[in-house]
Amino acid sequence: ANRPDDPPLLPGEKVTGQARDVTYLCPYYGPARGVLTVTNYKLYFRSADKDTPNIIDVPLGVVSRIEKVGGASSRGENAYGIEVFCKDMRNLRFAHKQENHSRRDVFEKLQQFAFPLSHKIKLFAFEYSETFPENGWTIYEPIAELKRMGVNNDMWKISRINEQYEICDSYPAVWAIPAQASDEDIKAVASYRSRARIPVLSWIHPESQATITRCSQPLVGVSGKRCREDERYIQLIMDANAQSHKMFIMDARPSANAIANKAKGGGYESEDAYQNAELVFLDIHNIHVMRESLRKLKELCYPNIEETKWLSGVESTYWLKHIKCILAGAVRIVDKVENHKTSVLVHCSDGWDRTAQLTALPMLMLDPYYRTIKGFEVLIEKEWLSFGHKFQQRIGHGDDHHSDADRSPVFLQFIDCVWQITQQFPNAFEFNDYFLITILDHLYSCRFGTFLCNSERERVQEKLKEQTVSLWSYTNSQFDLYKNPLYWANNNQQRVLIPIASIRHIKLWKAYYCRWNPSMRTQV
Ligand SMILES: CCCC(=O)OC[C@@H](COP(=O)(O)O[C@@H]1[C@H](O)[C@H](OP(=O)(O)O)[C@@H](O)[C@H](O)[C@H]1O)OC(=O)CCC
Repeated sequence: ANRPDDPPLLPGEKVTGQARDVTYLCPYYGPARGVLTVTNYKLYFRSADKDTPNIIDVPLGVVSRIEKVGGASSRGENAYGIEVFCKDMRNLRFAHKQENHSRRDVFEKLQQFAFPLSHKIKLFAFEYSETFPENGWTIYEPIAELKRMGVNNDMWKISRINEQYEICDSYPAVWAIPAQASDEDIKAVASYRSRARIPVLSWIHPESQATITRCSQPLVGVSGKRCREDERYIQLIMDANAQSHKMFIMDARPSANAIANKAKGGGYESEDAYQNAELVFLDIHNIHVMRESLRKLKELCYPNIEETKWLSGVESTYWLKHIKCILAGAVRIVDKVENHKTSVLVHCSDGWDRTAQLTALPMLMLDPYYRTIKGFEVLIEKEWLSFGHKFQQRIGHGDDHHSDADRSPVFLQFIDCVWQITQQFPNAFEFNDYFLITILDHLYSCRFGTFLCNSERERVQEKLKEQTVSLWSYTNSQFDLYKNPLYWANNNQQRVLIPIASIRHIKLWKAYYCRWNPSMRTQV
């Protein structure tokens, strides 16, 4: 029964625990007494004073850690309670009355439903049963998208060799590869590329036929192993572009890391083995460096912003330097493909973090289709989800190992880079900031199936399309909320965007990183 203090419930959502007489210790407005409710989807606090009801509504997927504060003996005002640490730049502190023993039950319910996978409970996405006019799972269809880019053509063909994910379990079932490549070639190249992530087509230029292809590092190792089939395959990619007799291999990593990877059997293409390829290192750091950078940024931004140390504080997180590095790498790729009509092959170590950033951002700059709402949804489905960015591992959906070294804000960095480009080209995108923030909210929420699992193969295995709702069903049911009023559609004068990737033009996305601080909201 929906009691007066109960929160509004989504279809499939149910109240699992409730504690009355809890105090939310708001860092901005001070303590507020009220009722804390836990459902199978969210944590919901509603303050008692009717005139200014302070409501805290947190999807439990956003919770990274829950701690008990204070013990039975603690005497201080509000010293006994719970602290909730979140993945979206905020922490929540609640105080309980010792005598009514409500903390234990709430604490256990929070643990259970914030970390369902650690408690043998299903993620909420499998309970959620809301229906929408459009089925977001049909937005991205690989063959249709390849056709939109003009593939099959005389140089590129669609291959179904990975139909059962047998060649590469982290790649999609459908690929576009050079028309001349045989299945034997593919198998040989797969044995020479880390995790069998062979070079495949991401995007082809409608006029010049210059291409962006992606892969993982070659398994050169300390012995400097070569693979003739890999070398010939790269030559096929080069030959597929009649406009140029050379190509660039953009290795996202700092050269030191690329060299260090040789110690683990990895490495990079030597120029004597790949005659007509020029190798460029883009100096983007690994997932561990990025995780640490965001941790420092959160420390700086929440709950309050120390005025005196602000600029030096932001600089010492290195967050904006990393954003600049990624954008600069993407701009170099756009310059080669657009201005030099030269094909580019992008890789890093595994080819599912930095590589996804460096194919998706240039595609956004080069192709206005991806700057529409549906086109952007296709871009995320294709370059991030179907090509195996490990969302489950990087976000840790429903998992209580908050210190897992495989967690990292690589996709957040990508969305931040998209925001930077929208700031420099306010007319070029059909969508607004709120669309980007909504995507990030549901990266964590576990309300939709879209960002669950690590690969297309796993998503098929989990039957996500049949058993969960797509985020795009929800977003596309309220299109107008996400439209950019300044969008200049069909502006074919500006098909290609070249953002300025200098640190002076990079801004801190305060509307996201400082979103919980009321003082920042007014400034924004
Ligand atoms: C001497 C031992 C050599 C050694 O450990 O190689 C391992 C490398 C790890 O390689 P790195 O590239 O530094 O780091 C890797 C990348 O971040 C990769 O993402 P992406 O898809 O963007 O490639 C992640 O998937 C891997 O989990 C991570 O290990 O570690 C380093 O190179 C760190 C050097 C400072």
